[in-house]
Amino acid sequence: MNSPTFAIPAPARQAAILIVDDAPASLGLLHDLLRAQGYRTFVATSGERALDLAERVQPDLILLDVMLPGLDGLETCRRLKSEPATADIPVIFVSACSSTEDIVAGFDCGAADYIAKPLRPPEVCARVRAQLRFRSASQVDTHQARHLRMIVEGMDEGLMLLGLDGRIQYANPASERCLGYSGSELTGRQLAALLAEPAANDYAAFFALRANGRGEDAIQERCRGTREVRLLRPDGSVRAMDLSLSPMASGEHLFVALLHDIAHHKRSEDALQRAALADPLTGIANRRHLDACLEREWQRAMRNGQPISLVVLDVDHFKRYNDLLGHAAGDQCLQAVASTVRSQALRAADLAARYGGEEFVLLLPETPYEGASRLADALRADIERLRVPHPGAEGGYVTASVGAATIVPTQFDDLGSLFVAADRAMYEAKADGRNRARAVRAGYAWESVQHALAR
Ligand SMILES: Nc1nc2c(ncn2[C@@H]2O[C@H](COP(=O)(O)OP(=O)(O)OP(=O)(O)O)[C@@H](O)[C@H]2O)c(=O)[nH]1
Repeated sequence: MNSPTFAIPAPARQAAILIVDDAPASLGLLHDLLRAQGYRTFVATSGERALDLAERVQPDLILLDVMLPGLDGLETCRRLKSEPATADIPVIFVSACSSTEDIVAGFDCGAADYIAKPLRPPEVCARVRAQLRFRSASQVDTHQARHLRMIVEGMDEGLMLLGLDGRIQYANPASERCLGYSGSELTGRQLAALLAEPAANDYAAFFALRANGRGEDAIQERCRGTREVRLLRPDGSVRAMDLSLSPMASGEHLFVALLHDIAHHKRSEDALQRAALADPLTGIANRRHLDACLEREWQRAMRNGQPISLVVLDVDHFKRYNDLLGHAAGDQCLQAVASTVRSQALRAADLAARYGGEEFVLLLPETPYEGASRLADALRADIERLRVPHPGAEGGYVTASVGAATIVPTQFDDLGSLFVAADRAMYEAKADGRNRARAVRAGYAWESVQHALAR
């Protein structure tokens, strides 16, 4: 990418030059010479007057005689350089004192050039032009630097400069906000010390290798470019951000680290993830979510030898309900049933899900047969208690049939058998007249015991 260029407005005026000399002859000569070149000129015959004029008219260049009454040229130059308002104005000494010591003394007090008298007009003009060119170039640099500083300080992205050892040398205000530290607290800190694992380890290893002039492909791979990291803030909070690390192009042995806030991406990603796992009509878990949790809990129950229960609920005569009251009323009814099912998912690991049309499931890890059986009946009673009018039902209200199955899974069981058992229990409840709850035990362990008892 090309480096940005900044348009500097061309000066609307010719360069202004302040001539400081107490000798009328050389003052007149310089004045006429520079006027003839098209410059605007100001004159002062003492150091004090020169300081005053320089501050007020801000000339682009000062031609300063060394030998002046009162404040001499060297002291005048020192004072000009010590005042912020005049420090950047280039000074050329013009003097008959042209020994090496004089010239060195002139440069040592801040002069940009030294012209020896007697004056040679073409040389004076060439030196004046050269200084004005330098000044204009340095003004462009200053202007660009100011622009860049404004951009870097106003950025929403955090920008930091790091040494080869991974220590922060500069942090812009956005990085201070991201990291929760002030700029001075950040300077000198290791970037890795501000990150949570596993990134902290990777970046520490990356910079340790860089400092030794080595690089390892795997670590380089993980640390160069953009990577999601978690920042450790001083208040103990953790903030996810994208971190981009790249070496400074100009071979200055610096790295540029950019911090990009991904909180809003994270929020929408989380929302998308939640949406993908939720049933859109009722807001409870969908079948996909239930299947994933069931698989996980099944494995856990098998490892720990714990029971796991599944409760299946099916709304009675729901087709009739829809036919008599319409699909929209049917949807509302399902929402009411869903929140009742959810209200029975009391423990953190319990999960209420809509499994299909008017079928709901409760997953109950670490729940034995007795608990599942009690809960199945409580759920049935809760639905009845909703007293949702159902013109096609015997009792006049919506009811549900509930089946529960409990298993202590072993390697001889498969997850589907738990579902089949709960479904069968639910259909038995339907067959027994609906608005019933049935609970069963299932699985190899239970069947083995039954078998042994029967013998
Ligand atoms: N309103 C509405 N109805 C649905 C939805 N999903 C499934 N259904 C309806 O639920 C009804 C289920 O009916 P069936 O499976 O025949 O069973 P039922 O009428 O409940 O009878 P039993 O289960 O034997 O008591 C069908 O009419 C489906 O159209 C839904 O999201 N909204």
